Parts: sequence; structure tokens; C-alpha cells
Amino acid sequence: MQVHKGWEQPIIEIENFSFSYEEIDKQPLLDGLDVTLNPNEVTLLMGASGSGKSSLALCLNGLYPEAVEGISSGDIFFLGKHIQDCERGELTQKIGIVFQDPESQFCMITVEDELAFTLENRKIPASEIFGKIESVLKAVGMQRFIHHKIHELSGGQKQKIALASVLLLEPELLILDEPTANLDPVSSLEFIELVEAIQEERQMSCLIIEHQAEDWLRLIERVLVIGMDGKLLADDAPDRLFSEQQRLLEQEGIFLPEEYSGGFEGRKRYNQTVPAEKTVLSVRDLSFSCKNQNVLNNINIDVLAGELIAVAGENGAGKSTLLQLMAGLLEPDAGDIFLFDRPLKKWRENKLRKHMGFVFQNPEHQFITDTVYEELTFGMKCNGYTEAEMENAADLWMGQFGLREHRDNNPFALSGGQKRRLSVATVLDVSPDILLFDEPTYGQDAATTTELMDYVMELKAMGTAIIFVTHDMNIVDAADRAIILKQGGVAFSGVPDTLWKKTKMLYEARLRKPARLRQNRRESHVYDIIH
Ligand SMILES: Nc1ncnc2c1ncn2[C@@H]1O[C@H](COP(=O)(O)OP(=O)(O)OP(=O)(O)O)[C@@H](O)[C@H]1O
Ligand SMILES: Nc1ncnc2c1ncn2[C@@H]1O[C@H](COP(=O)(O)OP(=O)(O)OP(=O)(O)O)[C@@H](O)[C@H]1O
Repeated sequence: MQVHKGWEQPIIEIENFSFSYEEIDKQPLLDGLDVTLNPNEVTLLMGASGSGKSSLALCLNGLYPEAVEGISSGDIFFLGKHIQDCERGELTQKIGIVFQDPESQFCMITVEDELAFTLENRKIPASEIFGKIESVLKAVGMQRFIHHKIHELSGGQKQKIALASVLLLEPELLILDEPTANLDPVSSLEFIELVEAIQEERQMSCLIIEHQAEDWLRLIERVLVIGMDGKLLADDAPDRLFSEQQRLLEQEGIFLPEEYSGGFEGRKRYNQTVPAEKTVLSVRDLSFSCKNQNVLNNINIDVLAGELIAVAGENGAGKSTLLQLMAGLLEPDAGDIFLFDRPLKKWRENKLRKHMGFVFQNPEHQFITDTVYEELTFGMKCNGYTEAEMENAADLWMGQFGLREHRDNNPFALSGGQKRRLSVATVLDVSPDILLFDEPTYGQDAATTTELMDYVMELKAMGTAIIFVTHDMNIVDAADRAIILKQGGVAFSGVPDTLWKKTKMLYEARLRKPARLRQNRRESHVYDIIH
């Protein structure tokens, strides 16, 4: 049932709307949707990875089907006006989207220029521009980055700038597509508090696309669920949906918020094997700086065979940089990294890649071919697989990670979660000795997170050392060892159970406890973490 607020003009009316990327006669991606979004209402949009959530967002602000070879039928109205009759600029300003991949929405080089560009497009007088930029950067906690180059920011920092830029549009409808995926746990809560405050102040509508709903619960008034068949499966108040429709959500592979699911105790089951006493990778006295900024200082880590290490820490702490140094993609300023007692720089590139797999934070940085199949088999080809072996192995991966029907699609045209799964699958084939993953589980639904973790744990049981950079404290909880970076140094290295007892240190590193240990299950304010 639909939940309506009063009799005001709806912001959005979607009537019998269908959308497909291809004309061929198969099930449309979005199939006969009827939905109304009301003024000043916060709605959560859920659905399995690939169900069409981001595509719907892009249809709402008129970018699709025009910008792709898509076809649609039915109608969408914005404040009573058919979106086909709206000026493009009008829709993109009034319906502001923070994209899943923030990099895709920047046009300028520096933070200040990017934000000024948004304001100039809105014809804001030059005398007001600086003041508005300063205040929005303050709101997202990024004032000191005003003169920074965007491509030099960390993933989470980029996400905050993308939000700042969209807020400057002062939209009627704010769409946030997995906005906290790259944020550290405290920044994520702060971001949600910020959205709540802005929503209350400006009384705008928000449509939030998220796989994990728990921290948003106090804001959201309504949840929409799109099924894998493209139909609207539910449109209900959160409490009723999460208590009464659990089977439906589980069947669709959707995460239940922890207070409805009975907690994440089950995550502990992921990790049941003990690492071997054999060092695979050693980091010795490692330091690295970039453009006069000291990014990492004097890091020492030994990684054992079959060990799962989770590296966590605040946005910009140096996690991705550390991983890239470990993979030999960056050169340290000081110190050494050894793979099996041999310095990384002495390894030949092709040999090194056989022993080590690396998955980037942004999967798009990794894709080098034009189809999912070629991407999966690229490494196999280099390793001399026959065509039949490649077919078999690729089919197995595509089946395991829900990519079979995308075999011949371009990797860049996959959904966010599918891209991530493809980038992970490409390094799993050769069973290397060490796997380095930069946030492997972000953007995944419940079903694919479990599959991915189960697979990683199988590799671990066979002796592969695994290092995850992650903001997901439930994943840190499943690791043998947690390494916490703070301002470029190791603030903690030890078993997660010891880490969870260090409340002050956790907060200073902008982390929080995993769901199973939160006293207040609905701990969703930064205040709750400190107290
Ligand atoms: N530009 C495109 N061209 C062709 N197919 C596309 C394109 N963009 C997305 N798709 C396909 O449409 C489907 C839905 O993608 P979409 O990004 O809307 O899903 P989603 O629900 O947001 O997923 P996720 O939770 O993984 O981000 C996917 O199967 C994807 O492969
Ligand atoms: N190419 C670059 N040039 C200059 N500074 C950079 C560059 N790449 C990263 N940095 C800076 O180095 C610091 C560490 O960045 P890194 O990406 O390693 O952080 P992170 O811990 O992975 O962050 P996040 O959780 O946001 O992904 C950040 O302050 C970032 O601004």
C-alpha cells in the first residue's frame, strides 16, 4: 500500500512506467511501475544488485532514456508536468542526484572550481559564490580541501564533495545513490545526520538508494522495493515491511536491518581457519608521501599464509595508498616490501601478478576489455589456458557472481554492484598467494555479500592470505586481525575482539563497533557511539 502525506501536489508521479536498455523482446528492466513521491518525504529504494534502482533514478531526472539507447513506456510527471515537457536544465537542477560513483559527476579540476561551476550555472551573483562554497564545505566537513584537486582526494572525500555540489543546486528532490558506500563509519553517520538536518531545514523530498537500511531508519518514512522482475514488490512503512515481509526480502537477497534480523552473529561463521606460521608478505619501515603530504609513516606489517587482515580507518587515512604500495603499484619513499623474502621491486611483473591479485577501490580503474567474458578470461589467456578451459572457468564465475546474462555486455554498462563483482572475480581465478581487495563488499546486496565472503573464506582455508580495506565493521569483525590506520600510522594491530574494547580509540579513528556488539541496536547517531 502507498503512504500519502496530505493532499499536496506530488513531487513525482510514475504511471505504468517501463524501461529497458535493449529493444529485444524480453522482460523489461523496470516493468509497469506506479509510484508517487510526495513533498517533504524521505523514501528508501531497495532491491537486489542489478534490479534497476540507479536506472530508475536516471529516468526520474530525464537523463534516461535519452542519454542511452534505452526505451521506455508510460509516464513520469514532475510537479504535475510531464518530464518530456520539462527543460533538461530544469530537471537536472530540481532533481539533484549524488551518483553511486562520485567521480562520474565532476567537471572541474579543483574543489572550489567544481562548486563555483555549479553556482555559476545557477546564475548566482559572483559576490555570493565564495560564501556559499564556504558554508556548504563546512556542512560536509571539507573546508580545508577547498583548493585541493579532486582527483587527489580519497574515495570518501570525493563523495562528500559530490554531495556538497548537489546541495548547492537546492533541489526539490534529492536522490542519493548509495551515498555512504565510501565513507568511514563515523563520516557515514555524520552524513546521514547532515541529510536529516538539511531535509528538515529545506523540507525537500529525498529518495535514498541503499543496500543497508539500518542507519537510515529514523529518517525514512517509506520503503519501495523493486524486484528482480522489474516490478514494484512493496511500497510500505519501514516497520511494517521489515517485520512482516522478511521472507520476501530474503528471497530477493536484500539486507534486513539488524534490529529485525536478530543481529549479525552469523558473520562470525565466515572465519573458521587459523593462519599458518608462514610469512607471505612483509612491510618494513615503510613511508610514503605525495606532493609534500606525508601519507604513510613507518609502517611494519607481516602477513601470514591463510590470514585475513582487515585494514580500516577514517577517510584519507592512507588505506588505499598502503594497499597500492603492497601491490607494487606505488614506490615507497623509504622502507621495503618483501614477497616471500624477495623485495617487490625484484619481481618480474608477470610473475608478481601470478602470486598476487589486486582489486581497486573503483572497479572501473581495472577494466581493460570490452566484454564481461573477455575481462574474466584476460588473465587466463596470459596464463596459457585453452579456449575450452576459459569457457568453463568463466562460466563458473559468471554463475557464481550473477553475471551470466551479461557475458557479452560492456563492463562499463554494468550496475555498480555487478562491476564490483566482476572486478573481484577477475583476480580469483589464478588462486594467488595473496589477494589485496580495496572495499570488495561495498554496493553488494545481502545475497552477493554472503557469496563473496564464502568464496574468500574458501581461498583463505586453502592458504591464500587476504587483505581487505573496508569500512564495514561486520567484515572487520570476521577478520583474524584488524589493522587500524590513523593519520598515516598504525594505531592498532590485533584481534578484532581486543579492538572492540577500545572505545575511545575506535571513535578517534572514526570507527564503530560491529552490529552484534552495539548496546543500543538502533545506534544511529554519532552521539550514541561516544556514550
Ligand atoms: N548503460 C547501460 N547499458 C546497458 N545496460 C545497463 C546500463 N546500465 C545498467 N545496465 C544494466 O541494467 C541493470 C540494472 O542496473 P542498475 O545500475 O540500474 O542496477 P541497481 O539496482 O542500481 O544495482 P546496484 O545495486 O548493483 O547498483 C543491470 O543488469 C545492468 O547491467
Ligand atoms: N595522487 C594523489 N596526490 C596527492 N594526494 C593524494 C593522492 N592520492 C591520495 N592522496 C592523499 O593521500 C591521503 C590518503 O589517501 P587514500 O586514498 O590512501 O586514503 P584512504 O584511507 O584509502 O581513504 P578512503 O577511505 O576515503 O578511500 C588522502 O589525504 C589523499 O588526499
